[in-house]
Amino acid sequence: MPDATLRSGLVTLAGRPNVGKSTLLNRLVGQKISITSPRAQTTRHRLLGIKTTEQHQIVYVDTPGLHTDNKGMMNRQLNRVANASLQGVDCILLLIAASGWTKADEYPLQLAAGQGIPVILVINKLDLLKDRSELLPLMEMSSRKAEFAEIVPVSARTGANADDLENAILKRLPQQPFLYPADQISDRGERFLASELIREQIFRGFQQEVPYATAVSIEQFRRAKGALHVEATIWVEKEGQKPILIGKDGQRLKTVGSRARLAMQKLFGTRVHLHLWVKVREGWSDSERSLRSLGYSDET
Ligand SMILES: Nc1nc2c(ncn2[C@@H]2O[C@H](COP(=O)(O)OP(=O)(O)OP(=O)(O)O)[C@@H](O)[C@H]2O)c(=O)[nH]1
Repeated sequence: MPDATLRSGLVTLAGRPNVGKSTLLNRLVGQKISITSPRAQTTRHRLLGIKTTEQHQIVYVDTPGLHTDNKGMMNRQLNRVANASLQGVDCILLLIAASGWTKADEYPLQLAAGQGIPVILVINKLDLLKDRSELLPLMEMSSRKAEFAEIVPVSARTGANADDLENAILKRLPQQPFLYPADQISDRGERFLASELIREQIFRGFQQEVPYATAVSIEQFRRAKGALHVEATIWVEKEGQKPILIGKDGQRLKTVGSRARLAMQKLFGTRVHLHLWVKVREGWSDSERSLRSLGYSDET
């Protein structure tokens, strides 16, 4: 007989680019699953982060930031993924920053509020608010914008109020058996997570267009002699981006590699050997075939 005391469900994190969705997902799950960077649109995939306790299982859905710029096949694809992730879930977390509503928050609000699903407004980056007295007027003003199930201020970075948020979410989960095995923390395999950790370092380490012109594919991923051996290709769009990524005497690529390697060791709990190559695939972000082969088109 199914256990009637169990609750589980799907919870989508939605919001404009850079508002802190991936940081919050990692905080709520208690593990680094989704990569983060100070740059908008770091997240390109739909990704599940699963938090299981004895009685509850919350399946968080991280999505690319919703934005109104629909130019370019990559942008359209990111919006499609984010859009589809708002449907058929039990609860939506709509994130804004504590600095207040911006124009870029309106589109995600419109989409989230139009689903007929409870929306919890999460006011993130509370730690950046110098004057806490600004919070109450922001919450009042927000409550007039839409019918939110709850409004919860948090800091994804410090973890402040993360427990309150979890409690607000738990109230909205249906009574049903767990959706995933209790020990599973993501729907993505280790190869995918490895490629994301490399992409994260590129987003953190490079300026301007280079991160957006980059994709990563894993060529080899095997365990041998007590270590994990990973070989990966970093794809760029133009010949001229290659030397930028590699740097003088290969120094910049080395930095990407050693930081990604350390992050992998932490995530996988084992020694990692990482080899990186940089190759050119012209116009990959605007070619449907290339997007598909790099894993960007199969997840809506
Ligand atoms: N100070 C502060 N910074 C935060 C907080 N949450 C996230 N950030 C920072 O905001 C930036 C963006 O965070 P992400 O989690 O990558 O944002 P995202 O919404 O997933 O971004 P996209 O990939 O564009 O969708 C990073 O530099 C984070 O460290 C917070 O609570 N406080």
